[in-house]
Amino acid sequence: MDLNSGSTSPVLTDNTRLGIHSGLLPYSHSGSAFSPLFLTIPRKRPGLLDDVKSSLLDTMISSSPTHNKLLKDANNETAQSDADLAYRNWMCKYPSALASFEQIAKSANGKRIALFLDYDGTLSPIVDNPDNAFMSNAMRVAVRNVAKYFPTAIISGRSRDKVYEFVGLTELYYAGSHGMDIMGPVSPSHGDSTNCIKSVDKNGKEVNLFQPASKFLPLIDEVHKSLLEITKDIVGAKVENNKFCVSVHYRNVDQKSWSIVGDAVLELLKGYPRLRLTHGRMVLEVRPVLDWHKGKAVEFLLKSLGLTNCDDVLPIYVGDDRTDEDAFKVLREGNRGYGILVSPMPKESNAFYSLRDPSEVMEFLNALVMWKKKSVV
Ligand SMILES: O=P(O)(O)OC[C@H]1O[C@H](O[C@H]2O[C@H](CO)[C@@H](O)[C@H](O)[C@H]2O)[C@H](O)[C@@H](O)[C@@H]1O
Repeated sequence: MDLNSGSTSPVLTDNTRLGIHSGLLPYSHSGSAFSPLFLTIPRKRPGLLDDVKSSLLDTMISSSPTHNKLLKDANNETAQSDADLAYRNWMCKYPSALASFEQIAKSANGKRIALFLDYDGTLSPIVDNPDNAFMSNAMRVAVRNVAKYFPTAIISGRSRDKVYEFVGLTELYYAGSHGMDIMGPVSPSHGDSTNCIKSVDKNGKEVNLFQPASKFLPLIDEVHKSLLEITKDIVGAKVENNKFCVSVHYRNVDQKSWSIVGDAVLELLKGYPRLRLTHGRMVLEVRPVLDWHKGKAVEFLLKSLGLTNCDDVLPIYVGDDRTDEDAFKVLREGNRGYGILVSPMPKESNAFYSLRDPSEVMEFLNALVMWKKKSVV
């Protein structure tokens, strides 16, 4: 299978930044400033790749505010109170899910909640070494409790195995690789049967494995090896194989060298028109050109659980990153359920509510359990 041929090169970026019309995109997430977007650029057009490279660097810098501004501001009281004020103003648009709990509970009355949780930055704090992003035991207990009452799935950019290793709970559904690797319930109505295979989970229970990007596996493995090679001399760079996508972390790279990371990845991707580049929290992510994302994974899981087209279902999705915006958008546009953005600083989102950090996420999960326990007595 030759997935590398083609006369164009897919290169990441946010079309609003480069001012490129979304009609040029192989597919478009209309109207969202947050969805990961990518471009198909004629490979031989001189100068254009340079523009994309400098845009990528801008994006890497602007999407890493904690690295630049907040650290500098930490000891500055005025800056701190300005930041608090800005956060409070922002919460008028994205109210705290804790402060608004009664309202959420009211709309959940008589409905079945389906819970979707991101992992990094939502259930575990962001740390420098991605291999050490452990969740606390208290959080594990909270997730286990909530899963007793509501169907619960974790949807992560990590590989499904890795996120299971971190969470270690068998009572949940897991979707890895940004939803491109879903282990969900066996259901006659899961829609796309072509990419579904029957499997068994850690409990020996029959499950459905949905892997819409399975044909990209050899390509992802190949690009993973190349990424290891081209970043091996960049101090602090780390490449993580997430099975159907690959992460290139630059959190521990000196900011002066971020352009070296970005340029190297873009140069490599010129040869891979079937792959695209997106970015998250100090990470570049190489993934298949495929119209599939966390929002589609939510829809797929709801369908597998028999919870679509039901007025009595309230999906809640909690996440912190750009890739979670696809899920927030699906819920917002479908006018069903709530997205909850986890963020310690103001940012535009398709979510309805906000939580400041994983400790507030845990409080929210515990509140859901308490509310449910009370309502079943
Ligand atoms: O969808 P998620 O579960 O949020 O996964 C997204 C990425 O999360 C991880 O990277 C992020 O967390 C790391 C650990 O705290 C941090 O060091 C890194 O800077 C963050 O970007 C994970 O390592 C990536 O592979 C995921 O794609």
